[in-house]
Amino acid sequence: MLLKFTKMHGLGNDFVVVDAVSRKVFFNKQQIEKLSDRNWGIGFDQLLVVEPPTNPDMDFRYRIYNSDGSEVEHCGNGARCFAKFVLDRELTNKRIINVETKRGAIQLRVLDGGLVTVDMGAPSFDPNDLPFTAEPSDALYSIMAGDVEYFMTPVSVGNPHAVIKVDQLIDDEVATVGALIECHERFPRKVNVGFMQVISPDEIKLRVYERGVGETQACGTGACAAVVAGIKQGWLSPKVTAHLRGGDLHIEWQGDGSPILMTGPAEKVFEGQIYL
Ligand SMILES: N[C@@H](CCC[C@H](N)C(=O)O)C(=O)O
Repeated sequence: MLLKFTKMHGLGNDFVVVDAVSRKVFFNKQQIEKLSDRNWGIGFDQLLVVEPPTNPDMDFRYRIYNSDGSEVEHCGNGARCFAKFVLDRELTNKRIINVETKRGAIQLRVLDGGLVTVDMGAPSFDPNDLPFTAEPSDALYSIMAGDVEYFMTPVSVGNPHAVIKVDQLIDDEVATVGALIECHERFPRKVNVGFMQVISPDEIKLRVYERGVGETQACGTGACAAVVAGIKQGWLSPKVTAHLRGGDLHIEWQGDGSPILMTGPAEKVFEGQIYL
Protein backbone atom coordinates (compact mmCIF):
# COMPACT_ATOMS: atom_id res chain seq x y z
CA MET A 1 0.00 0.00 0.00
CA LEU A 2 1.20 3.51 -0.82
CA LEU A 3 1.03 5.61 2.37
CA LYS A 4 0.73 9.42 2.15
CA PHE A 5 2.20 11.26 5.12
CA THR A 6 3.23 14.69 6.37
CA LYS A 7 6.52 15.18 8.20
CA MET A 8 6.19 17.75 11.00
CA HIS A 9 8.02 18.86 14.11
CA GLY A 10 7.44 20.74 17.34
CA LEU A 11 10.78 22.27 18.40
CA GLY A 12 12.64 19.46 16.64
CA ASN A 13 10.59 16.63 18.24
CA ASP A 14 9.61 15.10 14.90
CA PHE A 15 6.51 13.31 13.68
CA VAL A 16 5.04 11.51 10.74
CA VAL A 17 1.36 12.43 10.62
CA VAL A 18 -1.14 10.28 8.74
CA ASP A 19 -4.72 11.14 7.73
CA ALA A 20 -6.86 8.14 8.74
CA VAL A 21 -10.06 10.21 8.49
CA SER A 22 -10.22 10.17 4.69
CA ARG A 23 -8.96 6.57 4.43
CA LYS A 24 -8.64 3.86 7.11
CA VAL A 25 -5.02 3.05 7.98
CA PHE A 26 -3.66 0.57 10.55
CA PHE A 27 -0.06 -0.02 11.57
CA ASN A 28 1.57 -2.93 13.34
CA LYS A 29 4.64 -2.64 15.56
CA GLN A 30 7.08 -3.86 12.88
CA GLN A 31 5.76 -1.32 10.35
CA ILE A 32 6.11 1.53 12.85
CA GLU A 33 9.65 0.50 13.80
CA LYS A 34 10.65 0.35 10.14
CA LEU A 35 9.01 3.69 9.21
CA SER A 36 10.67 5.37 12.20
CA ASP A 37 14.14 4.18 11.22
CA ARG A 38 16.23 7.12 10.02
CA ASN A 39 18.12 4.89 7.54
CA TRP A 40 15.55 2.29 6.46
CA GLY A 41 12.36 4.36 6.72
CA ILE A 42 11.32 8.02 7.01
CA GLY A 43 12.56 8.67 10.54
CA PHE A 44 10.54 10.15 13.41
CA ASP A 45 10.22 10.24 17.19
CA GLN A 46 6.45 9.61 17.10
CA LEU A 47 3.83 8.57 14.57
CA LEU A 48 0.50 10.45 14.83
CA VAL A 49 -2.59 8.85 13.31
CA VAL A 50 -5.55 11.22 12.87
CA GLU A 51 -8.89 9.39 13.03
CA PRO A 52 -12.60 10.28 13.18
CA PRO A 53 -13.90 10.62 16.76
CA THR A 54 -15.69 7.73 18.49
CA ASN A 55 -17.49 10.28 20.73
CA PRO A 56 -19.87 12.68 18.85
CA ASP A 57 -18.90 15.57 21.20
CA MET A 58 -15.30 15.41 19.97
CA ASP A 59 -13.86 16.65 16.64
CA PHE A 60 -11.22 13.95 16.12
CA ARG A 61 -9.39 11.10 17.79
CA TYR A 62 -5.65 10.86 17.41
CA ARG A 63 -3.37 7.99 18.28
CA ILE A 64 0.29 8.33 19.18
CA TYR A 65 3.03 5.72 18.72
CA ASN A 66 6.65 5.97 19.86
CA SER A 67 9.37 5.00 17.38
CA ASP A 68 9.66 1.58 19.11
CA GLY A 69 6.01 0.88 18.14
CA SER A 70 4.50 1.33 21.62
CA GLU A 71 1.21 3.24 21.76
CA VAL A 72 1.19 6.13 24.25
CA GLU A 73 -1.38 8.22 26.04
CA HIS A 74 -0.30 11.78 25.37
CA CYS A 75 2.15 13.94 23.42
CA GLY A 76 2.46 17.69 23.91
CA ASN A 77 4.46 18.61 20.79
CA GLY A 78 2.39 16.11 18.81
CA ALA A 79 -0.88 17.76 19.90
CA ARG A 80 0.24 21.11 18.45
CA CYS A 81 1.35 19.47 15.18
CA PHE A 82 -1.96 17.59 15.04
CA ALA A 83 -3.83 20.95 15.25
CA LYS A 84 -1.79 22.44 12.40
CA PHE A 85 -2.25 19.27 10.32
CA VAL A 86 -6.08 19.18 10.53
CA LEU A 87 -6.31 22.90 9.69
CA ASP A 88 -3.78 22.76 6.81
CA ARG A 89 -5.51 19.68 5.36
CA GLU A 90 -8.93 21.39 5.77
CA LEU A 91 -10.21 18.48 7.85
CA THR A 92 -11.68 21.25 10.05
CA ASN A 93 -11.85 25.05 10.10
CA LYS A 94 -12.26 25.26 13.90
CA ARG A 95 -9.57 27.04 15.90
CA ILE A 96 -10.69 25.39 19.13
CA ILE A 97 -10.43 21.66 18.57
CA ASN A 98 -11.60 18.92 20.93
CA VAL A 99 -9.67 15.69 20.58
CA GLU A 100 -9.90 12.20 22.03
CA THR A 101 -6.58 10.69 23.05
CA LYS A 102 -5.63 7.60 25.01
CA ARG A 103 -5.23 10.00 27.95
CA GLY A 104 -8.83 11.29 27.55
CA ALA A 105 -10.24 14.46 25.97
CA ILE A 106 -7.93 17.42 25.38
CA GLN A 107 -8.60 20.86 23.90
CA LEU A 108 -6.34 22.71 21.48
CA ARG A 109 -6.55 26.42 20.73
CA VAL A 110 -4.84 27.74 17.59
CA LEU A 111 -3.67 31.32 18.21
CA ASP A 112 -3.14 34.13 15.69
CA GLY A 113 0.39 33.71 14.35
CA GLY A 114 0.26 29.91 14.44
CA LEU A 115 1.21 29.12 18.05
CA VAL A 116 -1.01 26.50 19.67
CA THR A 117 -2.11 26.35 23.31
CA VAL A 118 -2.96 22.88 24.56
CA ASP A 119 -5.06 22.26 27.66
CA MET A 120 -3.12 19.19 28.80
CA GLY A 121 -5.47 18.28 31.68
CA ALA A 122 -4.58 18.13 35.38
CA PRO A 123 -1.43 16.33 36.55
CA SER A 124 -1.29 13.62 39.22
CA PHE A 125 1.47 13.14 41.76
CA ASP A 126 0.07 9.80 42.98
CA PRO A 127 2.74 7.13 42.25
CA ASN A 128 -0.04 4.63 41.48
CA ASP A 129 -1.08 6.69 38.44
CA LEU A 130 2.27 6.31 36.63
CA PRO A 131 2.60 3.54 37.96
CA PHE A 132 5.67 3.81 40.25
CA THR A 133 6.28 1.42 43.13
CA ALA A 134 6.37 3.63 46.24
CA GLU A 135 4.15 4.93 49.04
CA PRO A 136 2.72 8.39 48.21
CA SER A 137 4.78 11.18 49.80
CA ASP A 138 5.27 14.94 49.42
CA ALA A 139 9.04 14.56 49.62
CA LEU A 140 11.34 13.71 46.72
CA TYR A 141 11.61 9.97 45.97
CA SER A 142 14.96 8.20 46.02
CA ILE A 143 15.83 5.94 43.08
CA MET A 144 19.05 4.11 42.23
CA ALA A 145 20.49 4.39 38.71
CA GLY A 146 23.23 1.77 38.85
CA ASP A 147 25.23 2.66 41.98
CA VAL A 148 24.17 6.29 42.09
CA GLU A 149 21.19 7.59 44.06
CA TYR A 150 18.95 10.20 42.43
CA PHE A 151 16.04 12.16 43.91
CA MET A 152 13.04 12.73 41.70
CA THR A 153 9.39 13.70 41.48
CA PRO A 154 7.13 11.17 39.72
CA VAL A 155 4.34 12.94 37.78
CA SER A 156 1.62 11.68 35.50
CA VAL A 157 0.42 14.22 32.93
CA GLY A 158 -1.48 11.40 31.23
CA ASN A 159 1.82 9.71 30.46
CA PRO A 160 4.46 8.95 33.12
CA HIS A 161 7.42 11.20 33.93
CA ALA A 162 10.26 11.17 36.48
CA VAL A 163 11.65 14.68 37.01
CA ILE A 164 15.18 15.07 38.40
CA LYS A 165 16.51 18.50 39.40
CA VAL A 166 20.19 18.88 38.50
CA ASP A 167 22.73 21.67 38.99
CA GLN A 168 23.99 21.27 35.43
CA LEU A 169 22.82 19.39 32.34
CA ILE A 170 25.43 16.84 31.30
CA ASP A 171 25.17 14.88 27.99
CA ASP A 172 26.39 11.58 29.45
CA GLU A 173 24.10 11.75 32.45
CA VAL A 174 21.02 12.34 30.29
CA ALA A 175 21.91 9.35 28.09
CA THR A 176 23.04 6.82 30.70
CA VAL A 177 20.86 7.70 33.69
CA GLY A 178 17.91 8.36 31.36
CA ALA A 179 18.19 4.85 29.90
CA LEU A 180 18.57 3.21 33.34
CA ILE A 181 15.58 4.97 34.89
CA GLU A 182 13.38 4.61 31.77
CA CYS A 183 13.42 0.83 32.26
CA HIS A 184 13.75 0.72 36.07
CA GLU A 185 11.80 -2.14 37.64
CA ARG A 186 9.92 0.35 39.86
CA PHE A 187 8.29 1.77 36.69
CA PRO A 188 6.49 -1.30 35.28
CA ARG A 189 5.20 0.67 32.24
CA LYS A 190 8.55 2.47 31.86
CA VAL A 191 8.90 6.24 32.21
CA ASN A 192 10.04 9.44 30.48
CA VAL A 193 12.99 10.95 32.38
CA GLY A 194 13.40 14.74 32.64
CA PHE A 195 16.57 16.52 33.78
CA MET A 196 15.70 20.04 34.91
CA GLN A 197 18.03 22.92 35.74
CA VAL A 198 16.20 25.76 37.51
CA ILE A 199 17.50 29.11 36.23
CA SER A 200 15.00 31.28 38.15
CA PRO A 201 11.41 30.79 39.45
CA ASP A 202 10.08 31.42 35.93
CA GLU A 203 12.75 29.79 33.77
CA ILE A 204 14.17 26.28 33.44
CA LYS A 205 16.44 24.38 31.11
CA LEU A 206 15.25 20.86 30.39
CA ARG A 207 16.39 17.73 28.57
CA VAL A 208 14.19 14.67 28.32
CA TYR A 209 15.10 11.04 27.73
CA GLU A 210 11.82 9.80 26.28
CA ARG A 211 10.31 6.39 26.90
CA GLY A 212 10.38 4.33 23.73
CA VAL A 213 12.61 6.79 21.83
CA GLY A 214 15.69 8.08 23.73
CA GLU A 215 16.58 11.74 24.11
CA THR A 216 14.58 14.06 21.83
CA GLN A 217 15.07 17.72 20.92
CA ALA A 218 12.03 18.62 23.00
CA CYS A 219 9.23 16.93 24.93
CA GLY A 220 5.97 18.81 25.56
CA THR A 221 4.59 16.52 28.25
CA GLY A 222 8.11 16.46 29.75
CA ALA A 223 8.10 20.27 29.99
CA CYS A 224 4.65 20.18 31.65
CA ALA A 225 5.80 17.49 34.11
CA ALA A 226 9.00 19.37 35.00
CA VAL A 227 7.20 22.66 35.58
CA VAL A 228 4.42 21.18 37.74
CA ALA A 229 7.02 19.17 39.73
CA GLY A 230 9.02 22.39 40.25
CA ILE A 231 5.90 24.31 41.34
CA LYS A 232 4.90 21.49 43.71
CA GLN A 233 8.39 21.50 45.27
CA GLY A 234 8.29 25.30 45.70
CA TRP A 235 11.07 26.05 43.18
CA LEU A 236 8.95 27.61 40.41
CA SER A 237 6.16 30.14 39.91
CA PRO A 238 2.89 29.41 38.01
CA LYS A 239 4.13 30.66 34.60
CA VAL A 240 7.44 29.24 33.38
CA THR A 241 9.45 29.31 30.16
CA ALA A 242 11.11 25.94 29.51
CA HIS A 243 14.24 26.09 27.33
CA LEU A 244 14.56 22.76 25.52
CA ARG A 245 17.27 21.76 23.05
CA GLY A 246 14.94 22.64 20.14
CA GLY A 247 13.50 25.88 21.56
CA ASP A 248 11.10 27.28 24.13
CA LEU A 249 7.72 26.24 25.52
CA HIS A 250 5.53 28.33 27.81
CA ILE A 251 3.86 26.41 30.60
CA GLU A 252 1.22 27.61 33.05
CA TRP A 253 -0.22 25.75 36.05
CA GLN A 254 -2.28 27.29 38.84
CA GLY A 255 -1.97 24.35 41.26
CA ASP A 256 -3.74 21.15 42.35
CA GLY A 257 -6.81 20.29 40.28
CA SER A 258 -6.04 22.90 37.57
CA PRO A 259 -5.19 21.95 34.01
CA ILE A 260 -1.71 22.59 32.63
CA LEU A 261 -1.60 24.99 29.67
CA MET A 262 1.25 24.53 27.19
CA THR A 263 1.94 27.00 24.36
CA GLY A 264 4.41 26.55 21.53
CA PRO A 265 4.93 26.26 17.76
CA ALA A 266 4.18 23.52 15.19
CA GLU A 267 5.91 23.25 11.81
CA LYS A 268 5.35 21.29 8.62
CA VAL A 269 8.57 20.00 7.01
CA PHE A 270 7.41 18.14 3.88
CA GLU A 271 4.80 15.78 2.44
CA GLY A 272 5.64 12.41 0.96
CA GLN A 273 4.52 8.90 0.16
CA ILE A 274 6.11 5.56 0.95
CA TYR A 275 5.31 1.89 0.34
CA LEU A 276 4.11 0.21 3.53
N1 LIG B 1 7.40 13.79 22.63
C1 LIG B 1 6.23 13.75 23.37
C2 LIG B 1 5.97 12.59 24.30
C3 LIG B 1 5.74 11.28 23.52
C4 LIG B 1 5.36 10.10 24.37
C5 LIG B 1 6.45 9.63 25.32
N2 LIG B 1 7.65 9.22 24.66
C6 LIG B 1 5.89 8.47 26.18
O1 LIG B 1 6.24 7.29 25.93
O2 LIG B 1 5.10 8.73 27.08
C7 LIG B 1 5.77 15.09 23.90
O3 LIG B 1 6.04 16.11 23.25
O4 LIG B 1 5.07 15.14 24.92
